[in-house]
Amino acid sequence: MMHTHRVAVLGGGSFGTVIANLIAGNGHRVCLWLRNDERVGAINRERENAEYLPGYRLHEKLRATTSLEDAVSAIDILFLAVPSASFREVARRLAGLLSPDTLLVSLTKGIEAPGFHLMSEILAQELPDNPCAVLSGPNLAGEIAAGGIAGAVVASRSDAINSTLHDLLHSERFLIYGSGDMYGVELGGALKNVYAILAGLGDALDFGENTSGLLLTRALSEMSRFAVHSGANPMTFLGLAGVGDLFVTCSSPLSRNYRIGQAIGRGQPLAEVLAEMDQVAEGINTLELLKSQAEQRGVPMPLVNGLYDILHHSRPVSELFSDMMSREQAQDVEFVAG
Ligand SMILES: NC(=O)C1=CN([C@@H]2O[C@H](COP(=O)(O)OP(=O)(O)OC[C@H]3O[C@@H](n4cnc5c(N)ncnc54)[C@H](OP(=O)(O)O)[C@@H]3O)[C@@H](O)[C@H]2O)C=CC1
Ligand SMILES: O=C(CO)COP(=O)(O)O
Repeated sequence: MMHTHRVAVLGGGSFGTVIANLIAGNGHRVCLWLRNDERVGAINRERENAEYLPGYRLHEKLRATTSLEDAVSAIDILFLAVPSASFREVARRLAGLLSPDTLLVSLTKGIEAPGFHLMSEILAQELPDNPCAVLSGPNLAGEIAAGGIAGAVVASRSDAINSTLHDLLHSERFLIYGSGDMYGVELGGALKNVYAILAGLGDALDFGENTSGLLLTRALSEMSRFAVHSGANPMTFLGLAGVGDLFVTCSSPLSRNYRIGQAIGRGQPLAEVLAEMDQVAEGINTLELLKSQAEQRGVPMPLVNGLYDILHHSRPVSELFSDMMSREQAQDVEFVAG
């Protein structure tokens, strides 16, 4: 007989809603926590989160609430799907509300400033008694909501946790793989957002397929180099949380980060693009953090530096390749042939 769990998902945006609904569809009771009263009422009444995923039918086992206490009462697994900028604030509010057995799972693909903290590190700092895991992979929320098949990696320090999460999430349309490289899996999800901006920019400027292939390969090399230098397993970057997610976000207008790049490539100023975004795109903040962290750690990242200069110092895109193509950089091939 299937073991049923009591689950809460914090953050009722596009990804939190999709994950909550997949779990409810697998037969578990799920409480989705949002901060907007009207939206909670509409979700419970209409079975739809119309602001984020119009037309996506929500399962009867999913209910929404604005009360954090209510959401997390008597649960054994808790997912966090709020943007990285709000992650610590939300994690702090959980202190004293959870049993130490409650498993925490981050869905967030970002990095906290200052300190360059990943979300699992924030959880370990704020809720040190609870076990934690992360989920990452090529998972555009809109496509999963439309019924597309997708796969993701769950990563933690324990096979038993990975196996619990596999059983909770796995279905015919959502394939779950396990990894012990929590840091690498989490870092892959955060870093690829930066390169998705670059790919969107290239799309707006009609880069050819060869150029896109060059950029994607160099991006994979660059992000793997940074991650491995920081202790991640290089093999992680050949999997779903590495090249899988990089590929999808660098090719799809469904990605918010890709769309930011497209808009900038069409000449829209960055501040205006950001002001128009009604959903989170983590890549802009990550870019800034990554650039300074790579400098501190002595990791060469010509694409990150090039994109930063384009966005923040109005450097022409045509100069992007000059650093990357310099003789030293072209010979600097450590993890991915390119
Ligand atoms: N969308 C996707 O395809 C995927 C997204 N992710 C990652 O998931 C994370 C969340 O993204 P996503 O769901 O897409 O983002 P959205 O912008 O769609 O939603 C963010 C949600 O977080 C809520 N929120 C923000 N700040 C707070 C806060 N302080 N307290 C409570 N709730 C808050 C927002 O509430 P409100 O509506 O009230 O503003 C909103 O419901 C990001 O790190 C993203 O990179 C990962 C995989 C796929
Ligand atoms: O992480 C994602 C897909 O895997 C979503 O990317 P965006 O945040 O750019 O929409």
